[in-house]
Amino acid sequence: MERELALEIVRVTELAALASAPWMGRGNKNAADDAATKAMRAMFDSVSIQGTVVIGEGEMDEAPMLYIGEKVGSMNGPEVDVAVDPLEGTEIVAKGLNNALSVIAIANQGCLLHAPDIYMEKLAVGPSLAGKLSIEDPIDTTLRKAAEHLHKSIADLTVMILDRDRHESMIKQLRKVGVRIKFLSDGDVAGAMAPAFPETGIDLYVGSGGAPEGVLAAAALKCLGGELQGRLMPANANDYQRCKEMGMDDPFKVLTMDDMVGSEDVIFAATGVTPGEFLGGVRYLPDNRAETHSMVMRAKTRTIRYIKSLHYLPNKPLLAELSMKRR
Ligand SMILES: O=P(O)(O)OC[C@H]1O[C@](O)(COP(=O)(O)O)[C@@H](O)[C@@H]1O
Repeated sequence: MERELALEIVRVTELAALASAPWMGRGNKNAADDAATKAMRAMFDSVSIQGTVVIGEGEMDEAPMLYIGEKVGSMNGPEVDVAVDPLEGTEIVAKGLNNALSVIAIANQGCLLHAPDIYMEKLAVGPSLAGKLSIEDPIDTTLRKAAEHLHKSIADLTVMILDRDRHESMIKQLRKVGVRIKFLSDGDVAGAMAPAFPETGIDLYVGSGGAPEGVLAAAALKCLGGELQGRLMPANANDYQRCKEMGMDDPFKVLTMDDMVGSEDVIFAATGVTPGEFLGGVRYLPDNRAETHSMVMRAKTRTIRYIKSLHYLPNKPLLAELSMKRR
């Protein structure tokens, strides 16, 4: 893929973030998601790819756009797999909380795992722990190994996990071992990426979240030099069958980075919708301007670009059509 594609992709996440941000704190997650999805879909038409959505808004019969299998792009560029989450953290935006992102990952055709929309158990780390831990170890062993590699005491480790009842037993174990826990309300793409940014103070991300979000986070961590190990959690025979139909011989197998993102030729872009651990959110400024904070990275070079853009809103008519007017 041409490196210029990285900048084309970030324009798409920017517009999706700008479309959903007016819904921040208005208690309407579907409207926020809908605006982001429509903006992202419309912007894709100008991106020079022949893309196929492999992670998107749902199956063709569930989602009107950005559904799995949909073709996106201007159809005059490389054939690529596209993973999107136009608004990762719909509830976050509805409630006006932190860590909502608009995200896209693109890789050569056939290189992104087609993950069903079920839970995935995750263990994510930054570059200093990449390759050093195993999701198959008991959590206390993992934490002990992490502390050793980071030359920290266990009490100084900070672990991030989604605040969910299903994590009760894991949280008890974390408390017993004595680490700090930083709870996440939603948005585990940002959560899994956080350990790759030393300024977050987060050493590990653990627990279960969406499988599609796992693949998006794996793409980001490939660019960041971190690691995500995953294990799908089919809850019943139907889930198990869906995994099989998506080409997984053993749906319970540990998924490595290469299983989820089978190429170094991957681009990841994210724009903050609300403020987060490593990206600012959309900010409205005087004179009809809005500021966005994005990052775009390629695994090949591992360059991380932060892009702060000042948008002049009257020149973005699509936004006026898609989102409610600011009051
Ligand atoms: O809320 P659950 O069922 O625990 O699911 C966790 C998943 O939901 C999210 O927190 C938010 O997902 P949405 O943006 O689709 O609302 C994901 O980041 C995470 O993977």
